[in-house]
Amino acid sequence: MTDFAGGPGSAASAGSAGHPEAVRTRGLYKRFGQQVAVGGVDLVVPLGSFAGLVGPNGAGKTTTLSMITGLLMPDGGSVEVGGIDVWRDPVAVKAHVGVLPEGLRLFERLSGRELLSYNGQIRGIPKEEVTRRAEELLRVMDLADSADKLVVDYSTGMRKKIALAAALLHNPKVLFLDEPFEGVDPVSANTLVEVLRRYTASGSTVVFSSHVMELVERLCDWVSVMNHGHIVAQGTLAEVRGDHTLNDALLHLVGARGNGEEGLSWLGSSSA
Ligand SMILES: Nc1ncnc2c1ncn2[C@@H]1O[C@H](COP(=O)(O)OP(=O)(O)OP(=O)(O)O)[C@@H](O)[C@H]1O
Repeated sequence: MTDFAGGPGSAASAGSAGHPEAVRTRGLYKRFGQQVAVGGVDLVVPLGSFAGLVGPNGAGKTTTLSMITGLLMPDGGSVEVGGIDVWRDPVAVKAHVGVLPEGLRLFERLSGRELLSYNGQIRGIPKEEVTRRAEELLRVMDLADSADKLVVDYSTGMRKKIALAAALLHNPKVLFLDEPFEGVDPVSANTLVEVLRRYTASGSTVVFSSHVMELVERLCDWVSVMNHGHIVAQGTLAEVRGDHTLNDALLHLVGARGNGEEGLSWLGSSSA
């Protein structure tokens, strides 16, 4: 039995703060040549949280999420999602997780509707149920009018929405989203937020990476901050930001670099 079985409030696997956990990594490590991208990360996400993974460019967020979701093999450490070891039992884990990866490689020559249908079928969901869920998702995501358009012709925001619909179709218990709001207009972002809020309200867990601190602050009840391949702060939103805004707390935690004050004297000057 996985930790998901007990739902929110299950005492199946009490974390360090007394929460059952949706995600736990221990000493997660990845190196690309000489570059240590993730240097021993202990990430914890309590069950039922809306969790944000934040940090500057190159901090290791995408690499961490890729190892947690079974897309990139770690060089060391372990990952559990719902109490299942991702790299020992990848098939079991994949039934419980939905992923919106960075880069969004989709089946471009399928229509939105076909993409959802195909996703449902490879997940082994009965055809009528796939159709029912797909039509509902298309409607909620404001994609019903574009359902028969090829994905290659979708805009950035439409691609994010159809990818989120595909990630939700099998009703996963944990959803991982890498920069879900990047390039998404405010109207589409609002749709995504509403869907995700509804999803977590039912006890499911969302983990997403973002550079938009206002959004993380508005949505998340749990935050993990990465810098240089390490977790530098982790806890409830209130614990991580203290008396500051999350943006100020992040700048403090990662050390504001202030590179802009010197140099570039030529920029904007009238001399050639
Ligand atoms: N396939 C790869 N080959 C070589 N280096 C890589 C590879 N993927 C990531 N890296 C390096 O690992 C480090 C962490 O990258 P990662 O993409 O995980 O950071 P990130 O926090 O997601 O950054 P961003 O916010 O810019 O998306 C960076 O220094 C990056 O250059």
